[in-house]
Amino acid sequence: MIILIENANQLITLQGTKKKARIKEEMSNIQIIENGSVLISGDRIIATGTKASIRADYPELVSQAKIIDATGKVVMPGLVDAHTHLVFGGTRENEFQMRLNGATYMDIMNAGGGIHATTKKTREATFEHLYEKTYEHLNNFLKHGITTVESKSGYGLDWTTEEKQLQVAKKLQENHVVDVVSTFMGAHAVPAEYKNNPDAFVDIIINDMIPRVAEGNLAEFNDVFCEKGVFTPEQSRRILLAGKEHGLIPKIHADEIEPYEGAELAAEVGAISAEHLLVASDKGIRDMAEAGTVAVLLPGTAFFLKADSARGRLMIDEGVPVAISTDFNPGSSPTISLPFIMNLACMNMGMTMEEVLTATTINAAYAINRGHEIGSLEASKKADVLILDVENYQQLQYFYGMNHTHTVIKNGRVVVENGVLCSELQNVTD
Ligand SMILES: N=CN[C@@H](CCC(=O)O)C(=O)O
Ligand SMILES: [Zn+2]
Repeated sequence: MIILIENANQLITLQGTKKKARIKEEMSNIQIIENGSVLISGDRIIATGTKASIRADYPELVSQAKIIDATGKVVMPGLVDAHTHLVFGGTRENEFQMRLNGATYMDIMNAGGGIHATTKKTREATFEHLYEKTYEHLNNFLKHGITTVESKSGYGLDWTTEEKQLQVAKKLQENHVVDVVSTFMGAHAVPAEYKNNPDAFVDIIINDMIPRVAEGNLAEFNDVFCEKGVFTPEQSRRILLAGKEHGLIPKIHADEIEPYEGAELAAEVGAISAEHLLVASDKGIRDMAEAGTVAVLLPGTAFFLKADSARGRLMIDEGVPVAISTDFNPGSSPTISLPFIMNLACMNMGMTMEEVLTATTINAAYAINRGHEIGSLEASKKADVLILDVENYQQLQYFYGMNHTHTVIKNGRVVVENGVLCSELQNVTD
């Protein structure tokens, strides 16, 4: 199938020659073409340019193409959500109510709620139930313009359930049009069974779970919640290095609630990304800049936990490549609306609208090792394209809390048209 998108008010390509996540001023350079066109053949982008240049350079392909008229609209790469806890049982609105009444996130977790509550529900849920629920979540992501989603396990904390979560993600990667990129996060919490002997649980992750994840090819990344009362920096280091030995790329939930030298650890172990970073130290930020670690910032979590956001402005100024994600999960950030999170990044972290676009496309793609494939509209990259019903990219942030998605093209196929999902995605299929 050949598709030609034409007449875009603004075509935001995010093209760049550097094969790395963008830093500093590079994050502002979003590369806008007015009256822009994108030519697609099969699942790949053939070219981007002005209407005149594409018609002149590719007359044959253009003559066979289905034309999508983007008059009055903005065209950009499909959004990339680089941090989610996608597969889970149950919901936790009761805890939201408790937090509104003054309880803290960690109080609830230490009393057996939080991650432990979702672990119980996820252990009880059947594979089919989790699959169907997650399929719906992916549809919802797609309707908001997100075409690639990272998915962390970590609501099993035993092998049977961790594997169930990873297998659900794997089956969805095969069956659902949204790309699902898998992260093993057995070290998400210390399960109640090991409360008095957390090191024994760390040993199980290292000696049993990580080898099985690698052997079954069930994940690309290995993540750990390095936080006071969860996993110490030393335990986190052991887990991340063990994963590395098995080919799993380190990621880390770092310095979310209390400073714990998580950013420093990320740089030390060569993590591809450190995530949250609400209370990351100055040194940790400098270390990440030097190591090229992507900061995956989650301003929706800060908003929902009523905490101060990460120092996104400072991180960019210091040379850290920044990505922005939803952290979709049933406790600290139950939203799939990456566009709303983008607005929070502008409002609460001092990021510019251009930086936020970079942070949710090309830099998010680099945070999950996909920068060569997605995140910008460039010849030979995947044809993951978003058409927004706004006149310019500033309106995407200005008209906040709304879904402006008009059309989504995923792998060269129109999957959302006029805001509506294509019919074959509307029923869960295997
Ligand atoms: N902080 C740790 N993990 C998740 C929350 C998980 C949950 O509360 O269920 C996060 O990234 O916010
Ligand atoms: Zn998380």
